[in-house]
Amino acid sequence: MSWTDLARNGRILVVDDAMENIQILHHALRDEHEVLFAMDGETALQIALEQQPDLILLDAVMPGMDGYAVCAALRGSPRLQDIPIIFVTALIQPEDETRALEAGAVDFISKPFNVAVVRARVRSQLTIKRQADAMRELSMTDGLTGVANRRSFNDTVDAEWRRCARAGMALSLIMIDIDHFKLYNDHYGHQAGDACLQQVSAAMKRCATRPQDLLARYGGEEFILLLPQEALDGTEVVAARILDEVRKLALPHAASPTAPHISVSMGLASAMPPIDSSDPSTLIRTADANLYRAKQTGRNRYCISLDG
Ligand SMILES: Nc1nc2c(ncn2[C@@H]2O[C@H](COP(=O)(O)OP(=O)(O)OP(=O)(O)O)[C@@H](O)[C@H]2O)c(=O)[nH]1
Repeated sequence: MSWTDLARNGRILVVDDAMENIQILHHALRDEHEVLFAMDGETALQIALEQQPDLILLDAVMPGMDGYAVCAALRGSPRLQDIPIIFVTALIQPEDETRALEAGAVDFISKPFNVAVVRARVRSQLTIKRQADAMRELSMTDGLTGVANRRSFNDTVDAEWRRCARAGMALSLIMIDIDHFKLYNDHYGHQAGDACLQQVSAAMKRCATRPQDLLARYGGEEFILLLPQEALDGTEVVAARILDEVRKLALPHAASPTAPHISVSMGLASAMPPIDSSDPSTLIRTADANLYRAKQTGRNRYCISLDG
């Protein structure tokens, strides 16, 4: 089994202050999983942040930061809170088990280990995690185009707004609307309209490829592109690229009074930087107003303005 396959079967972080326990668990799990380990709580949190394991096997009793404290720290971190934790401990009183579950663990394994039980419990928690990940992904994605949906955009724009405000970095938006899309549907049919939305969204996605960039379907034929850490000049570059990429798709639109091919209109808005006490709604309204101006002044273009 290759390293990539192992990761696909789940990356597990084993946290225990006794090397002997780490070795037993490593031996039990290494054929099916990628196994990482840490011998104290602080290192465990660091590795969890860097490596994003799919599951953590956590010793309850450790010197310094114990398992319960690690569990609380994991549950309090937005980036780590969805990682399932199985407590592994020699403590066998029911109140120990209750305490672990109340701290946020999903399961509890007693020492000494029964290797078959460890494997089975790990497998079952990984399956639940995978299903939860798939559901989360699905609930954040637009079914037709595969780009983020409006809910995902709303969550992300709020978080990015605060992040950019704290860091004193710009944040920009491009609101994008396909020109005369009603006429396109009327002329070519709804199925062709759906295929057009897929091709145009894929083309736009190619125009903004930084990890923090987010293209979302905002409404029927309306999209929004979030560009954190991007000022107005960079946003204009992206908008020009979108005009070009959509033009290069050369999707015939015989009914369009604007161009013989599918085109888009865009409204740009930048906060340089956002103000923490405020929220992104004004910026979204500004981008929308600029999109309206782009429509009014001939379509197949973008309009700009600044906003705080
Ligand atoms: N095929 C398809 N059409 C959709 C979808 N969602 C919205 N639409 C259509 O998009 C069209 C949007 O029309 P309008 O809002 O009038 O805008 P427009 O025709 O693009 O005109 P302008 O924006 O002024 O250029 C409507 O006909 C909707 O039915 C979809 O998922 N698939």
